[in-house]
Amino acid sequence: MSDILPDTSQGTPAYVSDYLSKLTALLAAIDTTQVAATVELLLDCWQNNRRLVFCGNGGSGSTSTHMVCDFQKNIWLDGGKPFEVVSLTDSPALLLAWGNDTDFTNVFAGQARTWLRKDDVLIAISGSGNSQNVLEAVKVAKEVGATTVGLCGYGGGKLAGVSDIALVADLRNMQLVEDVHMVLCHVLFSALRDRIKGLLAA
Ligand SMILES: O=C(CO)[C@@H](O)[C@H](O)[C@H](O)[C@H](O)COP(=O)(O)O
Repeated sequence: MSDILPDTSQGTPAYVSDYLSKLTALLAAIDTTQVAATVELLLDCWQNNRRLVFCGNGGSGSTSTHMVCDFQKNIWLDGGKPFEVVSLTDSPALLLAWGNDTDFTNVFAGQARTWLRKDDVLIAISGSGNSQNVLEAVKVAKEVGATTVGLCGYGGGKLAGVSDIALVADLRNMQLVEDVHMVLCHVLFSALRDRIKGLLAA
């Protein structure tokens, strides 16, 4: 055996199996009817030239940025018409200016007022479900008549209560909640992609 590779002869460490079994249980508990409803919403959004907007803090901010790559680029590469997908996390200058000139709770809401229109979709991601800047973005979405999907954890928090559709990873563990949200985003993207491919092939 190599000197640098770890000795795995003792089998899977308990911390690995414990983490993975919690992740599996969280995923199994997701309300799949709400996932399916979100896929239909996203298909309608793309078909009717609406915008899809993401926001979130920290790890959820990275998920938001990641999803712009998946939804915007891949649907175009598959031959679909452009899907206007943006993340409110992607301009550090704008985030800093909104925070500095007004208040940090406005960093997403300020931008949401620019991007969101009636019948657009906002996917708001918050592990705690209680980040005020995310909740303010949802408030703007409601004002303009956009539909909101909340990806929440920790019992859902306030975000679950104010979102049109709430997908909740119900555990007080930020890493596991963020993992579930990433999987859910990939499920949503993969399902949408398949639906669009089917339409393009018909
Ligand atoms: O724990 C992590 C990353 O795993 C942090 O980066 C986490 O995302 C940040 O604390 C966020 O500010 C949490 O905000 P939220 O998801 O509860 O809205």
